[in-house]
Amino acid sequence: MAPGRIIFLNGTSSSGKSSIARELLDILDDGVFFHMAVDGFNAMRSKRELEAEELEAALRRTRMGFHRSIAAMAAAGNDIVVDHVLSEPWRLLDCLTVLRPEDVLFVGVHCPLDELVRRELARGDRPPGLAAHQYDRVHAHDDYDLECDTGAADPRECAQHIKDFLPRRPSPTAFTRLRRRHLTGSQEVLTA
Ligand SMILES: Nc1ncnc2c1ncn2[C@@H]1O[C@H](COP(=O)(O)OP(=O)(O)OP(=O)(O)O)[C@@H](O)[C@H]1O
Repeated sequence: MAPGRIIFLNGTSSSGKSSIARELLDILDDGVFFHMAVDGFNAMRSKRELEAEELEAALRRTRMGFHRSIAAMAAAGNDIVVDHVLSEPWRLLDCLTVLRPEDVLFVGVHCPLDELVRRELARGDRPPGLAAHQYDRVHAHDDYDLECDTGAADPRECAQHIKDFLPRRPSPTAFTRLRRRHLTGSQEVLTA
């Protein structure tokens, strides 16, 4: 069975990832795509109050499970749109370890900081300052297949750009380049 394609959207909170993912599912007509968002996995966790250390461990397991669920869905032949915030280096390293790099179209979702702050305030369902905290962290690896600026384009335009680019995705992919740069030989074996 051919593995599914993975369109991996990475950006800060409020950068517009979920909006683009929704548009992508509307317009992608070649294949059957699933939107997998880290928010959705966080929402599955029980609501019991946890001590800081326990919460930290649970969050890490949630994200590791999320990464492996994407890999499992794609391995079964499903096409995936991933919506994630790579604000800690280990999150990208883990994705590089468990996802097939040649199947990933890595998309940087950018937005100017003043617009992020405006959106965060307007939506009111995110802690103030979250996007600013993530701003310098999420794109630190500095390599993508494709980038979009949601300060300049609406979600439908970004989605259309990604759809048009998908059949022309480069080889090697950004994930392949990043694996070579960041993973040791033994880690690379995992998805070889
Ligand atoms: N291109 C855009 N132009 C203007 N507003 C946008 C754009 N994209 C998203 N928004 C608005 O910004 C807010 C956040 O969008 P969205 O939920 O898609 O972001 P997100 O990156 O998925 O955030 P989070 O990671 O916090 O879930 C929403 O109110 C949305 O309507």
